[in-house]
Amino acid sequence: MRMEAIDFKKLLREERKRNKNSNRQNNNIRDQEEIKKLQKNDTDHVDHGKENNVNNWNYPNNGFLELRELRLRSICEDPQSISYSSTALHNKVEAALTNWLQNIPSGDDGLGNWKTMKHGKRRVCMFGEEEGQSKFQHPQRRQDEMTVMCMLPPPLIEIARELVKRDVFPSSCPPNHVLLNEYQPGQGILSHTDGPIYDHRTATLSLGSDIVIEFTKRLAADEIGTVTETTKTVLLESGSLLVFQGDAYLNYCHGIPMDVLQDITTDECLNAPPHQITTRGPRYSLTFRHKKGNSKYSE
Ligand SMILES: O=C(O)CCC(=O)C(=O)O
Ligand SMILES: [Fe+2]
Repeated sequence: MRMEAIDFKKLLREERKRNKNSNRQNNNIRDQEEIKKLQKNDTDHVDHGKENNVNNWNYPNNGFLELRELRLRSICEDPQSISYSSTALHNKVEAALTNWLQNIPSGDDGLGNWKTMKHGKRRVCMFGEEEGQSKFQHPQRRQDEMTVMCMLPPPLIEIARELVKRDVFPSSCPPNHVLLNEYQPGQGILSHTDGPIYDHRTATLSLGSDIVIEFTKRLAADEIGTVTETTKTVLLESGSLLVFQGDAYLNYCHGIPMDVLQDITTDECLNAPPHQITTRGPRYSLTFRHKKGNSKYSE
């Protein structure tokens, strides 16, 4: 029988090749594990960032924020109780607030994070939603995470206090809920009422671009089709405060037209002459309300 000669060199080469492949495979596995670890750390990092971003209010005076002298003036007889101040925010407060708003992280529930609305595409973020608490009472949720979601964060609590100090809200019903809206040019909000879950008073600060808001009288069922809706408009300037309550809150809808890149004031405008043209840019609104049943400042 003829024995085949063993090619040791070939065996050695194959052995080396196998080792190399196996090393490569092990390295690949290690790489994957490392990446996973990094991703986990990254996610942790982002999560911490979420909390830090919202609480990150680098404002002098220990964060204390002051509104300007309000000079809120009533701008309408019918509906009564729409008041407006064009200069509620100091420029430096407006800049610091804009920076704070821009650093709020995106999220999917809008509770302490920016959620994109399906229809209007604008982004919204809420603070002071106590329903959110049940979600954060989950044992795995940390106390500080609950805190971020359930209390008003630093700049908003300062504004809420200022609004009470300036008699915009009574101290018995201070603002304990804030809805933030972020609009890109062309985005708006459908005509709506703010509803019965809040006290009948709304205070909205505007930042960024000017925009026109419309107030339209709500019609009774038998008036629909027979009575023309009355619309009044208000030019919301950057740094302004709009307050409406009572009749304007209960009996009028308010909204900002969508798909509009330029607002032109008309005779119906309560605080600016007609034919004033404003080109829309990015805008933020901060709407303060007292949600019935919420604790005072949610403190
Ligand atoms: O952006 C605005 O000025 C209005 C916001 C508003 O009506 C709301 O959030 O309910
Ligand atoms: Fe509203």
